[in-house]
Formats: sequence, C-alpha cells, structure tokens
Amino acid sequence: MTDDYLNKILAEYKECYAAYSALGSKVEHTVRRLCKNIPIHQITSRVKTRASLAQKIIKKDKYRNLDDITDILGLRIITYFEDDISKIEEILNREFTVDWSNSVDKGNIEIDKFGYRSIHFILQISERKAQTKEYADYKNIRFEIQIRSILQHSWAEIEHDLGYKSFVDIPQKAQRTFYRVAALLEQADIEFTKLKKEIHEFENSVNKNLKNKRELININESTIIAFVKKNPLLREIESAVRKALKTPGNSKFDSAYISANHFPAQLKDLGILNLIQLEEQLLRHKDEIIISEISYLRSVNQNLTDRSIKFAIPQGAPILWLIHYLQSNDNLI
Ligand SMILES: Nc1nc2c(ncn2[C@@H]2O[C@H](COP(=O)(O)OP(=O)(O)OP(=O)(O)O)[C@@H](O)[C@H]2O)c(=O)[nH]1
Ligand SMILES: Nc1ncnc2c1ncn2[C@@H]1O[C@H](COP(=O)(O)OP(=O)(O)OP(=O)(O)O)[C@@H](O)[C@H]1O
Repeated sequence: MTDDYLNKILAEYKECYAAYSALGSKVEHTVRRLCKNIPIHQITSRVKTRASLAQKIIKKDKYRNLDDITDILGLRIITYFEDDISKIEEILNREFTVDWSNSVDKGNIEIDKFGYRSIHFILQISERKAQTKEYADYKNIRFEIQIRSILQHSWAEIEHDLGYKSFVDIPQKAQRTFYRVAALLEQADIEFTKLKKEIHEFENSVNKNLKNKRELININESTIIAFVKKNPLLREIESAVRKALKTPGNSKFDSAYISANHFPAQLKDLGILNLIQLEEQLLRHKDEIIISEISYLRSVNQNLTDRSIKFAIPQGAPILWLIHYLQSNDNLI
C-alpha cells in the first residue's frame, strides 16, 4: 500500500464527513420511527474517526476509495429479544436498498462454533427516497447497520474490550472461556425468548378467562398487568379521553406507572377483589369517569404556559380515575 491511497481516502473522508454525519441523524431518526413497536434497548450511531479509518486502511491494505469502506457511517440496534432481530431485518429490507454482497449474518456460524453473533447490514437510501430533495446528496453513500440482542452485544463488547483483534495472542484457556460464555449466552437468549412467549400466553389466558367469565381472577400485580395491557374497555376509555383532549398517539404501557399506583391494594380497600368486579365497576362508571377526567385534565392544561405539552395517558389510567371517583364519592362497592 502506498501512502498515496491512504492520503487520498483521508482527504475524501474530510470532504464527506459532514454528509456522513447528517445522514447518520436522518437514518437514526427513520429507524427509531420504523421500529417504534419493537422493544429496543438502544440505537447508537457513529462516524468512524479519522484515526480508526487510517488504521483500518493500513491494516486491510485493500481499499482504494472511500466508497470501498462500507462502515464509515455505522448504526447499531440492540434488541432485548433475539426473535425481534428478524423483524428489524424485514423492516430495514423494506425501507433501504441492501448491498447483499457486503452484508453478513455473523450469527449464522458453523454448527459446532460459538462466538461473535450479529447481523451486519450494508445499506443505501432507497431509489425512491434518493430522488427526493432531502436525500439527493446521500444517494451514493453506503452505511452499516448492525443488529444484535443485548446478550450478543454484551459478549461482543467484553470481547472487544479485552482485545478481540489480538485474539490469537490470548492464552488458549481464555479463548476457550470466551467460546464457552458465548454458548451460554446463546442459550440464555433462547430462554429469554421462551419466557417472553410464556408471559404473553399468561396475559392472553387471563383476558380470555375474564371474557368467558369462567373464573374469578383475583387481582394481584401480575393479573392487573395482564388486564392493563389487553383489556378493550380500558382502551376505549383512554381513547375517549385522548380524543376529547386532542392528545396524539396511543396510550403506552408503563410498568413504573402500574407499580407506583399500587392498584391491587387500592382496589382491595374499595372492595374490588377480582377482575370481573373491576371490569363491572369500569363499565358502570365509564361515562362519569370520562367526563370528570376530561374536565380535570382540561383545567390543568389551561394553567400550562407551553401549549405544546400534551398529557400522556398511560395504559391503565382509567383504573386510577375509577379509584379517585369511588373514593371521592365514598362509593365502596
Ligand atoms: N467483539 C467482536 N466484534 C466483532 C467481531 N467480528 C466483527 N466484529 C465487529 O464488527 C465490526 C466489523 O468487522 P467485520 O465485519 O469483520 O469487517 P471489517 O473488519 O470492518 O472489514 P470489512 O469487511 O472489510 O469492512 C468490527 O469492527 C467489530 O465492531 C468479533 O469476532 N468480535
Ligand atoms: N455499526 C456500528 N454502529 C455503532 N457503533 C459501532 C458500529 N461499528 C462499530 N461501532 C463501535 O464504534 C466504536 C469505534 O469503532 P471503530 O470505528 O474504531 O472500529 P470498528 O468498527 O469496531 O472496527 P474496524 O476498524 O474493524 O471497522 C467501537 O466502540 C465500535 O464497537
């Protein structure tokens, strides 16, 4: 490798840095929007530093142009669950043009090997988007999006930190430990996905039993969560209040909101012990709680100076409104 290529690529890098950086923000924003319904731990984005680029060019000794290097701009999406990775792949596949010859599924390793696992997608803005004014300047830029689970990420970070690039220099015993832990985490990823499915099944069964009124399901922390996530009457009340207040979006589930409000204990004090009783009370007082909540939230809103602030109405809020309504009316059931 001559210094000429190194200097040429670094000069191109200097010229294009701002474009990579601007594209990074745009892609990150798009990815966040497209993946908003998938539980994601983190999305990060970086433009390779000049020093790291120089090191890579020298080490690989194969690059002639800046365009040959496909990870100058890189994003990383870290999911909680491994089975969400393929959903993100599908989304990215639809939104961007994939450079298949440079994209790799590094999780798809030989059956008897354990180690680094991550999808590396090399992408470009789609042809349709590239024709728009906003994206015209970025149409030829290739960038990388890595997708991995939080456990795959923790392994990669620790291995990276301990020097994977000099892996051959690590004592064999330590290498074996790395591979053993990789296998363990791969199994843990499978177990977490199974656990997620079991919890979803439990939540569905609670609501199905409630619908069929076959069982009196006592209210506790887990049954109230299942109820809050899936009950259609709650969605109906939340939506009526949101519409009246012109609050955009949907209500979101927030576990901190549920635990902070101690629903099981508060409902028990009011004599509401099972989910059938809770649903009956919500149905009976639906109109009153909608009207009183709209007028309460409107009066609070009038005192806000920033008109753009809107109320977030978390999933399950109608239970709190019902509690307030019954308490203020001394209305033990
Ligand atoms: N911890 C860890 N990270 C890895 C491993 N392999 C790849 N990576 C990550 O993925 C990045 C890209 O690596 P590769 O896909 O091998 O490609 P490259 O070294 O950039 O070379 P090109 O394919 O020429 O772009 C690395 O810089 C790491 O961040 C690995 O075995 N362990
Ligand atoms: N696609 C990506 N998205 C977000 N962060 C990344 C991405 N690729 C690498 N990183 C992180 O950016 C930091 C700087 O990495 P750097 O660009 O120096 O090298 P690298 O991409 O890890 O390796 P290489 O030089 O082989 O390309 C590291 O912490 C790395 O994990």
